[in-house]
Amino acid sequence: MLVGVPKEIKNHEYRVGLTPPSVRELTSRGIEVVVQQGAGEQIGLSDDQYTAAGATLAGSARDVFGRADMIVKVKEPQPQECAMLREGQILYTYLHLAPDPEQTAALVKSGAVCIAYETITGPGGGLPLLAPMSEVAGRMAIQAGAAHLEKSRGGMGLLLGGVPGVAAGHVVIIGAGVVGTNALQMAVGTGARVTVLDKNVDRLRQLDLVYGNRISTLYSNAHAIEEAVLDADLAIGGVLVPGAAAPKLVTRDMISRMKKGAVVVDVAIDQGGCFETSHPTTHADPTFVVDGVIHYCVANMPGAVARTSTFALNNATIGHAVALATKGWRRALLEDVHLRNGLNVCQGKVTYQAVARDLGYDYVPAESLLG
Ligand SMILES: NC(=O)C1=CN([C@@H]2O[C@H](COP(=O)(O)OP(=O)(O)OC[C@H]3O[C@@H](n4cnc5c(N)ncnc54)[C@H](O)[C@@H]3O)[C@@H](O)[C@H]2O)C=CC1
Ligand SMILES: CC(=O)C(=O)O
Ligand SMILES: [Mg+2]
Repeated sequence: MLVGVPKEIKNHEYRVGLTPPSVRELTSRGIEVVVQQGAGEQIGLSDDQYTAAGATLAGSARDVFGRADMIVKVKEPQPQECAMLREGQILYTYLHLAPDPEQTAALVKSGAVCIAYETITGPGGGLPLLAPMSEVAGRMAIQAGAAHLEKSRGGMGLLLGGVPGVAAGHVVIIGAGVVGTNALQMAVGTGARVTVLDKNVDRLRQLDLVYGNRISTLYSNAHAIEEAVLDADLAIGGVLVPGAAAPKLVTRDMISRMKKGAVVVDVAIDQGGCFETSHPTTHADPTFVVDGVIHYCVANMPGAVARTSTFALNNATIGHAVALATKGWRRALLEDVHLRNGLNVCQGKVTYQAVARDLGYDYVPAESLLG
């Protein structure tokens, strides 16, 4: 088995699929690893560190894709990467297929075995390979939002925490999962007034126990969302229905009635976004304005703090990478239902129900392809 790590090519994406310590986890088990030259250099991971960990170097992405049996990446493959995938090759990375019909069609056409980090489940519940990046993005959502509330960035000119004698800003967080909880932690730290909404009342109960009357919790429905966002200075979208396109919870009409110069940070944009007015942006040009409201919709927020993010991601991905590389995909998926839940596309079939439903493909259960 040869594991290949190409350099990421998405805009301002400096994360890398495997760190040198992760490479060592593989090479010490007899797995060969090839890394594209310079893949980690932007975050201080040199080619020398990779070769010291037992990897060989390749001069181009084409070389990595052409030779490797399994590709380990961070972001969804871009069109030129999809074109390099082949029948039976394993692709292990974030995919976010439900809002992305072009990528889905390209992966189906490739015949590759495509395992999405974001739908792999954990024995304790949750999505353990999404969680570390959601921690990063949730924390970043407050700093990105606070920065764009400044006048020079187009915002209304508001300091989230206020000062003595002047009221604090109001942060509204929709979705109280990993993104929401991490945003909440940072928002409370700034001194802002915070409202959190979720459909899961148990989740709101847990937050209430931790933060008491320092925050307001609201059951998420159209009425509560409307009231909260109309009063918000900063609104964060962190909802998720695993694997599916995000529900559009904040309508264009609500946006048009928000305060002028307010900011929305749609973290859920990688699943299509939960604000009707959102579309994906990049770190190079992160915002746009609709009806006087600044929209920050960067689909790879953790890429901005790529060193922290790469190590946090590798902590979560390396276990399954070792299983796939040492057992092969069929046995690894057969033996582990949680890893199997990550299989989204396999040899031309869509094997994740929500993706098949949202994009109009026949759903083929993973089990039926493993026997
Ligand atoms: N833009 C970026 O760079 C990044 C985006 N993300 C995305 O952020 C999103 C959230 O991820 P996590 O927090 O890890 O998910 P999570 O599963 O931990 O939390 C999602 C929460 O949304 C809630 N929810 C579902 N429907 C709702 C509704 N109608 N109203 C209110 N709440 C609702 C769920 O009950 C759950 O508590 C995902 O789409 C994820 O892919 C994550 C990391 C980076
Ligand atoms: C989860 C995701 O989309 C990211 O880390 O970029
Ligand atoms: Mg995409």
